Amino acid sequence: MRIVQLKADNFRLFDQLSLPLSGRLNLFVGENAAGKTTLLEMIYCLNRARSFRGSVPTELAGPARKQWTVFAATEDAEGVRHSLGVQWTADGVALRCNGNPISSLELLQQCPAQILEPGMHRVVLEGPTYRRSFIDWGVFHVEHSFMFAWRRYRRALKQRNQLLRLRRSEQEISAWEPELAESGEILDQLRRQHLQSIAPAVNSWIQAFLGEGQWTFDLSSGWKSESSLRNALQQQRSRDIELGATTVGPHRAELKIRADERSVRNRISRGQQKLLLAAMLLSQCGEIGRVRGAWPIILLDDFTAELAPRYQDRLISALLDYPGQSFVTAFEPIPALDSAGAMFHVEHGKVRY
Ligand SMILES: Nc1ncnc2c1ncn2[C@@H]1O[C@H](COP(=O)(O)OP(=O)(O)OP(=O)(O)O)[C@@H](O)[C@H]1O
Repeated sequence: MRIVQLKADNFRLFDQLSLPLSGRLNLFVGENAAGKTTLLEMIYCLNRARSFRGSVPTELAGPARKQWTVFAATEDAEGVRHSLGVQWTADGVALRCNGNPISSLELLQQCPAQILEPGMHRVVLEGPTYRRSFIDWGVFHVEHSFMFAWRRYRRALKQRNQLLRLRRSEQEISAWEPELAESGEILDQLRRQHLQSIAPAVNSWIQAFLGEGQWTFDLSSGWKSESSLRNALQQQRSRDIELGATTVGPHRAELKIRADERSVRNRISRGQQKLLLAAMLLSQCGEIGRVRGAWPIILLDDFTAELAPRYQDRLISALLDYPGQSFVTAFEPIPALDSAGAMFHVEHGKVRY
């Protein structure tokens, strides 16, 4: 799915916006606080119905505080036109596709988008939650059954945790374990399949960007690999009762990223982190495109930050080769894009093109 026209009304510093877009690479150029990131935020909103900056919907409203709207005319792989709209009012956030109300899950599937922005360094530096959700984004778009397994798992986990906190009988607690184990094993399997499918591409992107080292990506399931999840839950039950929480399962999975057999956390530079994330993102998008026939939108905020010119060139040439649509922000025009993409000048909530 590509966005051919982006419209917004009272979204942060943009009063009214109507922008025709390129189906390939779009570059937003402007000074600090011009509104470049806000444009990426609009596109992200059309997929997730929220901002990636952690803002609540009220904070996204411009001076006319009562509402904001983002709207996109899109085109699917067959060239069929659709419309997507996200609107916030005092009644909440309303989502529409072709004029009809849709759920947030349906919106998520309509126009997949993923962002690479400065805050994403936490995927490498911080706890496993960020790596899990980064990977799960790809798994979800490749294999839609992931969401159903995830819902089953979350429900069973919630129930078991509640019983653990209330220190109910082992019989009651164990009643949720078959469901937890079955859905948990499915999640683990789908994550593993996805990682296995993208591993060659991740490594070849890393080599293309960084040109050095042996990188490995190992998923630890969240329970001991020699045991089934059902057995692990049973074995951990007394400890879980003591702690009041389920301590094994895919919600405790960890993706370990190593370069030359050592953990990359706190060991690779900011530029290397950015290129590592770009390699993972491009590989996931490639896999989604291959399986689904629809290439996710890539959003890349503050493109030049932390990258020396030759690394910028490598990343930009990867985006130029990307068959899907991408959006990049930068302070300056990028000469390599002159003939290949569309450039937009952003100035205090206005866009020139
Ligand atoms: N709800 C809002 N209403 C009006 N203006 C807002 C709102 N939220 C943020 N802004 C303004 O938007 C501007 C920031 O926009 P944005 O973050 O998109 O800029 P940017 O071009 O990405 O900047 P930088 O390159 O410095 O990251 C700030 O001037 C801020 O005051």
